[in-house]
Amino acid sequence: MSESVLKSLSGPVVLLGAGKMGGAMLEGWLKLGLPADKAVVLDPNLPAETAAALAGRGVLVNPALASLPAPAVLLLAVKPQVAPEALPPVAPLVRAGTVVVSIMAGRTLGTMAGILGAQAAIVRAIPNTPAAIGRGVSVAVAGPTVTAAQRELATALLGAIGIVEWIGDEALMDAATAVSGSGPAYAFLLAEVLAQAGVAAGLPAELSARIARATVSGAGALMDQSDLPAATLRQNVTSPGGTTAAALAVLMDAGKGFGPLMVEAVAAATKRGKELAG
Ligand SMILES: NC(=O)c1ccc[n+]([C@@H]2O[C@H](COP(=O)([O-])OP(=O)(O)OC[C@H]3O[C@@H](n4cnc5c(N)ncnc54)[C@H](OP(=O)(O)O)[C@@H]3O)[C@@H](O)[C@H]2O)c1
Ligand code: PRO
Repeated sequence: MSESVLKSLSGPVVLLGAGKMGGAMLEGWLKLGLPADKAVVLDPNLPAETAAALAGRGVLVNPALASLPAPAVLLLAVKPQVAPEALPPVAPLVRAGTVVVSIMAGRTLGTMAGILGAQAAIVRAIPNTPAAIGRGVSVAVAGPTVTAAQRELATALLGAIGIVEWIGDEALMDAATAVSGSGPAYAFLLAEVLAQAGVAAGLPAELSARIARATVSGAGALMDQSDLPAATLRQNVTSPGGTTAAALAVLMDAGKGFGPLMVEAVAAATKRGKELAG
């Protein structure tokens, strides 16, 4: 479904901000069949070699805005902090039929409608970086003017880079951002600190880094391929009275273990999302 939608768009996909997340999404779409000549990148500070590589593949890079046909999709992938300067220049691109997909953390549908116009069809979404390998998670909420067909288009676009979860209540977006948007960083941090803990326990640093990284990614892959709940997979590692049980007694401490620490971390990220709303 995604593939045919991407090949039959009524106009270009315009990407505002071709950084880590926007760039990963564009790559996913190009891989899935978005014709390169239907992709437009607007990013004034793009490194020359990145711009040349995109242009070499047929992507239109930083064209004059007035020369562009009505976009089918405008993806807002700049940092939330630069939205007040970055969005007004692209507001004239938004026509009837254009679906605006914002992936900016914190920035609300209301704020974006205030800049792009009350009639703009805006989807606010939070993807995550495993999108780069088609394994992203996107949580999305549609603004009041988004039609069923536009929502389907947004589903296809976000579905091209992973799974999509629609929510009806925008107030949940900051918490979703804290869990799935930021979540990959928590998993990578786990690999980092596990490696450091291995060194503290006497392992050579490079060996510790290799086995910690492979363990975190292997556990993720096992969870991916299993139907068992995460708790059961954890229990399957935990021999009664064994080594894992000793470690988990520390990590699952009700007062200072992983659980309360993660609650605190997700609350901090959620709070920051609300601050970024502006
Ligand atoms: N990274 C993630 O995991 C993730 C996940 C979900 C959502 N997001 C959201 O995605 C957005 C981008 O995040 P990111 O991590 O991809 O950041 P990033 O790598 O910094 O990408 C933003 C890009 O926008 C460019 N830019 C700055 N001002 C611009 C302007 N006026 N017009 C066009 N482009 C401009 C930046 O250039 P300079 O570097 O020169 O400023 C950069 O290339 C943020 O709003 C973030 O909340 C990110
Ligand atoms: N990266 C963005 C941030 O750190 C949004 C979620 C992941 O703000």
